[in-house]
Amino acid sequence: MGFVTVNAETHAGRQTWRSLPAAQQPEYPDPEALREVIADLESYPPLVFAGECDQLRDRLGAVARGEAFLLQGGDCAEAFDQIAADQIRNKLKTLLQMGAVLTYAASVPVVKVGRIAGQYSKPRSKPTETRDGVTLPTYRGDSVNGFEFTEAARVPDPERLKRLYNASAATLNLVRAFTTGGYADLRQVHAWNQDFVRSSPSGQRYEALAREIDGALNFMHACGADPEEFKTVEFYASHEALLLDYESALTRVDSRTGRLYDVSGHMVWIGERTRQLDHAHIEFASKIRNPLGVKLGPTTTPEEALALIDRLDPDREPGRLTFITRMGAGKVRELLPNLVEKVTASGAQVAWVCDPMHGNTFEAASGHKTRRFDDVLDEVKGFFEVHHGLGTHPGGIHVELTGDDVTECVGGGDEIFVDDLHQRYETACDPRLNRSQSLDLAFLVAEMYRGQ
Ligand SMILES: O=C[C@H](O)[C@H](O)COP(=O)(O)O
Ligand SMILES: C=C(OP(=O)(O)O)C(=O)O
Repeated sequence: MGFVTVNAETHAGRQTWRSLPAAQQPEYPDPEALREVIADLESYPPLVFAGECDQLRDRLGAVARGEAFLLQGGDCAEAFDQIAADQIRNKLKTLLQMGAVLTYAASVPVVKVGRIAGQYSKPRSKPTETRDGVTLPTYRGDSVNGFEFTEAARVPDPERLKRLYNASAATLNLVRAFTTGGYADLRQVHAWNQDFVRSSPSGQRYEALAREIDGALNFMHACGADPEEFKTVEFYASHEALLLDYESALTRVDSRTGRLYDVSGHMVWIGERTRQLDHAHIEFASKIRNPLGVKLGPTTTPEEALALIDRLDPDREPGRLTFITRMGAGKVRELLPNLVEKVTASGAQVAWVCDPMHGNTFEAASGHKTRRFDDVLDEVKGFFEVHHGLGTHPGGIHVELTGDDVTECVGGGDEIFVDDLHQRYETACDPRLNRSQSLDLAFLVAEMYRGQ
């Protein structure tokens, strides 16, 4: 199975978005330089294969049918200087630990998808940033420009798209090694969770759940069970399909089916700022076979949600479309029910996933963007309450997190206070849950799942 060279018709299919308005695109100073980079990218090998994307779509179909749970998490924005092995390992380790807890508590498969190996571009609320009277283009992620507040760094550079590709390839390579080479063994992951329960201030509240998992694993061991499924784990890569020049350069025809796949990652999503129905991002997404996510914020109407389904999932294929709702803790209980009711009444089977981060951001007095762990948790609680009330499936969570002990979000078991934020605030854009907060969230969501 592979990808065939692109014929004229297919090339056209990959480019129809170019005739439509495309929000959040970099303004490159030299169009010819961009064209040369695109030509190079079009010659590079795929980062993922179509068959893997199809497998993920099948897994997400189980989520849409209420038979599985999606755990999607990782950096707000990956950075070229943050792909050291230990940084990748810590992120993966945290997601695996969260997945193990959720699998046991929910008693359904947990589909693990990283915001990883491609999440290097960011939509921004403002095109410029001003500091001390100096105004420069805003930072849009390492794949576009530099984080440093200098004129030179902030100029969009198309060569960064090649670094995006290479950093994604290197990260994906290591993730594949970790997840298939024994590092992800379930028994090892459980041992990490036991360490967390023993060492974290809130650990004792999870001791009962950790003990139950321990008992289940010991029972399996006593029966002589040593299944292959314990030793490796399915893990997928996802990112926001924001830079359409990059995504279309990595869109290839699958030789098995003749269909187009964006082989920059297994799953891509369209963000809240670029999901306009008659704009380029939705047009691009409608042309590719990958499983898709779409972020839905508090202004989303049921009519928009239904129109997005018609555009992106005309064949009503469970697993093709995931709605990632990011309403805000104070709005989710009021705004989500109408959306879910109208979409469910239409007969469409989408996967519903909660992003409890993007509706809960605020600026601390120190100037740091941050989020309260309690708000994050409350939005997930509201998401579960809404679906439980409607008899629909709370299909998953989509979390900005890191496996490192950063101080970016306040609260959590290892209480972080607003005055602590400066201590280890490392995110390039939005504040992430740190390792302890992420595991806290997993155990608390597990309790929600069991309580429903
Ligand atoms: O992650 C989402 C957006 O890129 C981010 O929230 C935008 O941040 P801004 O409002 O500081 O531009
Ligand atoms: C930009 C993001 O979110 P949203 O589009 O929901 O603001 C994101 O998830 O990185």
